[in-house]
Amino acid sequence: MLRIAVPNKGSLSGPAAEMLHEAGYQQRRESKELRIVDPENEVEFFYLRPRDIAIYVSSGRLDIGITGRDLLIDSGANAEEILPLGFARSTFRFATKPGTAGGVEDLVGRTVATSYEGIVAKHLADKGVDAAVVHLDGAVETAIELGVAEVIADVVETGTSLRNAGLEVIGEPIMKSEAIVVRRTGADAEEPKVQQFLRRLQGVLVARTYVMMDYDCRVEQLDKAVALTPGLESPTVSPLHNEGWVAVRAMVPAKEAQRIMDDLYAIGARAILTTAIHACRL
Ligand SMILES: Nc1ncnc2c1ncn2[C@@H]1O[C@H](COP(=O)(O)OP(=O)(O)OP(=O)(O)O)[C@@H](O)[C@H]1O
Ligand SMILES: O=P(O)(O)OC[C@H]1O[C@H](OP(=O)(O)OP(=O)(O)O)[C@H](O)[C@@H]1O
Ligand SMILES: [Mg+2]
Repeated sequence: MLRIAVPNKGSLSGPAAEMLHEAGYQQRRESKELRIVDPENEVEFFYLRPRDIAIYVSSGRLDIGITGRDLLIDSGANAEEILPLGFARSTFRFATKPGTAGGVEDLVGRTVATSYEGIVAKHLADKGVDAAVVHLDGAVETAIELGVAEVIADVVETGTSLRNAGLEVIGEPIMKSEAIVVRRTGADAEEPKVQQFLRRLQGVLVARTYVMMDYDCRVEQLDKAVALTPGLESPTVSPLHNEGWVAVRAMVPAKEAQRIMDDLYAIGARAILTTAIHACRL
């Protein structure tokens, strides 16, 4: 049975459960459940604190886990990213009161408050900046107002939390993060159960980002049409009863679907349809 760690709280928890559900796995019915078995899929899910997931996986007790890239790096655990999942996207940045500092080089001798000491200490060391780091569990934006630190380093998504605290980012982003699948560094990459799990999640990612497009076009326009809809491998082209016409079917990125439909129409394609993809194996 494959043993998988899933975030039990916070920003990662809801979207991770939703993705697993879309991939056909059973998920817990209430938020107090700590583990469930999905016998049909031969998987056991453990609901753990997101910060602890890379540590469990590195110990070898659990096969894989879903966590944030920033949490993996911060933990220093012996685990590696095997698949980015496209949700809980954020950047990790320094911020201060306006006018306090221009970049990381100005942080010498200052105190930085953060929940991600591992990332911050390493970044400061890489830049050769000697600054103190104080650990706080959360709501670090308030640390400056209350005199615990002059600088913070935290997750930034929309920037609303920083703005509300009267802070502004300084320097370049320290890192970009999103939800990821992790496993123990160097674990068997070909393990069939792990591969099947990854294929299911990849199927969800594709179903979320692509739509199926069907249209009819004249044979003379086929090359131009196929250039607009190359598909993942190559489009399916079938003859129509009306001579001189073909039906074309290809997957296209959902974000570009409307523009592609306009372009196909402009070269004479007709009966252009898009449909959602519910599940997929590439
Ligand atoms: N506002 C946000 N937008 C996108 N991703 C976020 C946001 N806040 C945290 N994350 C991401 O979620 C992960 C942190 O999860 P975690 O559950 O520890 O913190 P949280 O979502 O801040 O929850 P809490 O602080 O309530 O425990 C990190 O990968 C982080 O990048
Ligand atoms: O840029 P924004 O869209 O405002 O998002 C970033 C904020 O979201 C998270 O906080 P959370 O609500 O999880 O509280 P926490 O600080 O206690 O972790 C993070 O720690 C930032 O404070
Ligand atoms: Mg938080």
